[in-house]
Amino acid sequence: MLAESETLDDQDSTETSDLGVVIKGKVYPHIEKNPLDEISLAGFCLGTFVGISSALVPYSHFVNINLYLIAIGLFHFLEFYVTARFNPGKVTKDSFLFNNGRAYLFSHILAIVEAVIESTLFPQWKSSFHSQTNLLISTLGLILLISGQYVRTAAMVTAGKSFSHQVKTSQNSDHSLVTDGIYGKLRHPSYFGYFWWALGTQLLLLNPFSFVIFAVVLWKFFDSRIRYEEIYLLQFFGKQYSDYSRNVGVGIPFM
Ligand SMILES: C[S@@+](CC[C@H](N)C(=O)[O-])C[C@H]1O[C@@H](n2cnc3c(N)ncnc32)[C@H](O)[C@@H]1O
Repeated sequence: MLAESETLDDQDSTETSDLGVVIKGKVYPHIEKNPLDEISLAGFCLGTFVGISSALVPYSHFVNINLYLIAIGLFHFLEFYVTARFNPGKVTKDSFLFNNGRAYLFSHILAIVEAVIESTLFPQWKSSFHSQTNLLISTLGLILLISGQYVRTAAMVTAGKSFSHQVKTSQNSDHSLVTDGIYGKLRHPSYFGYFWWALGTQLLLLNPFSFVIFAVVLWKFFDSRIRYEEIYLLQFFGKQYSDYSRNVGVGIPFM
């Protein structure tokens, strides 16, 4: 048990704000925005999902679907984990990005339905080993998926406290312009990473229809999101941001 003086010391140095809970100078997540029962259940469900998808690999007719499901599980895990680790003041149960909008849910259901239908109707055609072209496409998909995830995670780590899953329309005191690391090579690396990750999943699944839908929907989404986000970044950082945006590209075609 703590001595009375230690308890009082702790209370004296505890501060709660929108930027997390600060105890003795260290930032901790808001407990009320991170109910431990929900967080532990979400972690358990994600682990089970990835575990079952991996365990079923030897029994799968189309292993690429298992890899795709594992990639989705890892993506949602990393969204929460990296936020909790590098931006603890802003982590909430929503950081898992399970509620990522209807378009997100619909597009992944579409991808699974297409993959299942095509692999049932054309089991030989829907295989990485059917032809050199299939092998090339699915390998390219896997490379894009892994590199996309890497770039997105690197962006979240590099931006740290300046990263937020929602676009900020007013500037927090801990929000500074990030131009180093991966932000020195790409202007919106987390969007770049997600864009190529998602297209990679459809190449991996050898899904021609969903690939086109993903490309069009994601391109439109990120184009309008970047335009919107940059209105506020210009307000927050002025000339510093306009100089940065002139020199560093987005890395998504025609943006
Ligand atoms: C979901 S994060 C995405 C960040 C960035 N667009 C990317 O793709 O890596 C959105 C928040 O990041 C902030 N942001 C975007 N670029 C930034 C930068 N270079 N430095 C600091 N904050 C940035 C925006 O103000 C917004 O609130």
